[in-house]
Amino acid sequence: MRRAGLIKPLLRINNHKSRVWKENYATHIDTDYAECLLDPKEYLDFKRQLRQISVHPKDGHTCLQLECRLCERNRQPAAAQTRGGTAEQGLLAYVNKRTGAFICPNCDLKTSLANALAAYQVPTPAGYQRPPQKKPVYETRFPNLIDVTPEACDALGIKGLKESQLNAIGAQFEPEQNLLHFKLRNAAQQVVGEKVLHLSDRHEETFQGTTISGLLVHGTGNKSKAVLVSNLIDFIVLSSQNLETHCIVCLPYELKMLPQECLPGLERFKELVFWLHYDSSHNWDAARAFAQKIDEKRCLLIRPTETEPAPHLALRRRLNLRHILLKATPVRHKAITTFGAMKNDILSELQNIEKVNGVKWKRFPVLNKLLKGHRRGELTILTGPTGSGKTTFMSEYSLDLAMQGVSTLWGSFEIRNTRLAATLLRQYVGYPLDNKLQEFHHWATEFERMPLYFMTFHGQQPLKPVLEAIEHASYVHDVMHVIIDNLQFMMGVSSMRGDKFWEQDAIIAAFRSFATKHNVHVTLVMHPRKERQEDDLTTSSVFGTAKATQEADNVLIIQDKRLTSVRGKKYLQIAKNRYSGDLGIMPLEFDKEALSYSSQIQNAKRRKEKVEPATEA
Ligand SMILES: Nc1ncnc2c1ncn2[C@@H]1O[C@H](COP(=O)(O)OP(=O)(O)OP(=O)(O)O)[C@@H](O)[C@H]1O
Repeated sequence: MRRAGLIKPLLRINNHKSRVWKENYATHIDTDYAECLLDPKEYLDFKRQLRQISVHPKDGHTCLQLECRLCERNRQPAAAQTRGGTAEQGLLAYVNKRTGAFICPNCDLKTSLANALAAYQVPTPAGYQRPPQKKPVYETRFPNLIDVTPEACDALGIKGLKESQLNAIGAQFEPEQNLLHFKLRNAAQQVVGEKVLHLSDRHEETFQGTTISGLLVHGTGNKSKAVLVSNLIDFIVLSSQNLETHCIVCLPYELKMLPQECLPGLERFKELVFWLHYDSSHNWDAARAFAQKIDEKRCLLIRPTETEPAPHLALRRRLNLRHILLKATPVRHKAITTFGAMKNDILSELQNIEKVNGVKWKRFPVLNKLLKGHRRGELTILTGPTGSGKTTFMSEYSLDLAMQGVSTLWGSFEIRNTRLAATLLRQYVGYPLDNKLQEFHHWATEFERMPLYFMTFHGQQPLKPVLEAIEHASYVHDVMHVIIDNLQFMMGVSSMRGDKFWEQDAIIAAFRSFATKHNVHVTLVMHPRKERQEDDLTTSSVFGTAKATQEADNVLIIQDKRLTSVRGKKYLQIAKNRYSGDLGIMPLEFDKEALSYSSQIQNAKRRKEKVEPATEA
């Protein structure tokens, strides 16, 4: 299996309300699986092999569904398969059509296509070892569960809800911790995790075993439609409506991520309606991102407006839930559309303009004033003189967003990942740890929970493998922000003909279309042309032709006047801002201790020094 530029994942997935710490991807995982990219040739080989042994997989929405030949319990020799007949359907396995991941929910197995292939070859290759088998046995963290009590039901504050309804949808109550508990099941209906709702403050936690394939589904197996909700309150509200046509599915990690391991559990639905509660700016586009993952053709969306809010808000406002459900519209507009078809989209954006503006920086209020926020699907260019702090600034800029849940992938071709991660950690902590090593484990454990991923490419890289790795990461890890530092490292190695400006334009165009198509924010760090130090850099200072700054939505330039005048300052210039048009500058005072440009951190330090003047060394 060809390995992409392996994305070294931080294997902790933690969203602010739920903490899922997965030590590894699955019980039986071959070490290469984690970040393998599907090799189309291998995929075609696999399908050809299946045909040769008369195994006919079902081509599902996101996965091939086929009998698992790795399951002990499926030990029907190939001959037992009546040719074209309806041999007893064995236990199903799923091959993800985007990543090639081979997932069997019955024996909790996840491996690469290459490893699974051997189990389907006839005769079985000499020396082939069937992976160790075990049924997914999930040990609950809540042993003292009881039926939901009337008091617990009342604590939810959902008008008209009875505890019998909660018990009927699989809820249980944990009296000591005062929480409602739901089991998460995989595509084979095996319990693989649990999701709890703390009645005291309504926060949710998700716990899964070694796979992250669990979903919470209410409804009979014969329903081919489902409503996808993002939290347990909405799940309870809709499940208690007993909708005749739809199952209700609660996403396991709210709007933070939708693991590919969950996709087999959604294969049986022909129609999926996203009815989400957007509780923060960084997940405003979650439905569109998830729809791309689960096959947009079967996805409808209820766009949040005052008259069509999230289910629990609609119930509170006595709105007709069934009526709202009927108004769901396709996620993707057809090639040709009309204002009427977009009207609800526009109204929804106008009524949620703060979320549409994107994620606000906590460390750079001036950026919020000018750029309004950080939005998915945009292309940003950052340039500045050599050694001016582009990487350092982008490190803190991306850290600020990741701390708010923006899943981020770094492509650091210039400095090593370890040095970049050390810079990020220092900016996160606010001071160097080299003489406080006893604090390292604490901070590293905190830091690891952030959705930060690093490509393992280093030095000159052709465009193709980089784009493949980014595409894979945006699918598997729901990445929202990609940083390429810096673009010049992709020059001169691509198989493109033409001069270096033509080559750079082609690279810029590729990232532009990626950002738009996958709705991912791409930030390109670029060197400026060689210019005289005393001249201000401008948008035309960006290396290459004007295409880069024409294609970009935002152009940020670090100007360093300290080099050319006594009172010169260093500042960040917003030289282009397509979204709101505001241009301007943000002073960059550097705090060497924290490697930080944040005015918030500088002010906090000054306040602290006023209160506790630095003791004499
Ligand atoms: N404003 C500043 N004042 C002093 N030192 C700084 C400042 N900004 C960054 N540095 C330090 O300068 C060094 C270079 O910073 P950085 O690598 O971010 O610059 P760069 O613009 O990315 O460099 P290059 O052009 O090589 O990519 C780092 O050690 C960083 O800590």
